[in-house]
Amino acid sequence: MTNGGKTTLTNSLLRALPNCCVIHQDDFFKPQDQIAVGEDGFKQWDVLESLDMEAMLDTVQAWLSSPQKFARAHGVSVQPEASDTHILLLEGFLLYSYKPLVDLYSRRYFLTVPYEECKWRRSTRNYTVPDPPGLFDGHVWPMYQKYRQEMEANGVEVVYLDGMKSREELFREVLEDIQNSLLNRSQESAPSPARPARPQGPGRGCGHRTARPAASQPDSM
Ligand SMILES: Nc1ncnc2c1ncn2[C@@H]1O[C@H](COP(=O)(O)OP(=O)(O)O)[C@@H](O)[C@H]1O
Ligand SMILES: O=C(O)c1ccc[n+]([C@@H]2O[C@H](COP(=O)([O-])O)[C@@H](O)[C@H]2O)c1
Repeated sequence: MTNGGKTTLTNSLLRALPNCCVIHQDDFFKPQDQIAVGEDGFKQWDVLESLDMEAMLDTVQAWLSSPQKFARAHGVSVQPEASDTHILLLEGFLLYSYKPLVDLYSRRYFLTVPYEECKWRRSTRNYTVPDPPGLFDGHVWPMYQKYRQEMEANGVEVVYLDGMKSREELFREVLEDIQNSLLNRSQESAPSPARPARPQGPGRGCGHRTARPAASQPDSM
């Protein structure tokens, strides 16, 4: 949700994860003159139609087709020791309402804060287009409720995060979850133990798993 702490968390993850790129949904707002004005008199910024989601999807697909090239083009230097692991973070307030993207994520997180906190945090923000008086209660909050209800009704599974926790706690929680998810993926892509066992040399099969295993497929979330 707006002001849940998405950008703050994303920036911390970006610094901590190897070969990690980010796409911000806010970068895909349509120009102001293309934003509809509702019956309520407010410009309808908080609806999916105000975002160029096709362009955002194209950007995700550019990453999927070559994470290495995408990383280089965005100034992310690929770490040789983790060169098989690539992670794409998508950060935004309407990520789970656009069908073509919904099934592409490997993990979906949803940061929430109570109404009063959200309204307060929002009042401290300076958007490129400042909120007119009454926008939060008249448009932002009702649209948040509408899209969230639709998402839940459509059975989109998300990991809810309590945005009232400290920045550090949220960062640790999500970082750990992503690292576990990478570990599980590397185990899934490892040779099946059901196959006939090959003779093992000294030390094989008893090594410690590293926190950041190489994944054979790019990971997005
Ligand atoms: N865990 C947190 N606890 C308290 N304040 C936070 C936390 N995370 C972010 N904030 C503050 O809330 C405001 C919105 O954060 P931001 O990350 O920009 O949210 P979003 O990207 O979801 O709109 C900022 O003032 C930020 O410093
Ligand atoms: O970034 C912009 O150009 C912009 C212009 C007008 C409005 N916004 C607001 O940006 C909000 C989403 O961003 P965020 O960081 O609060 O999740 C959304 O609630 C919009 O009302 C953003």
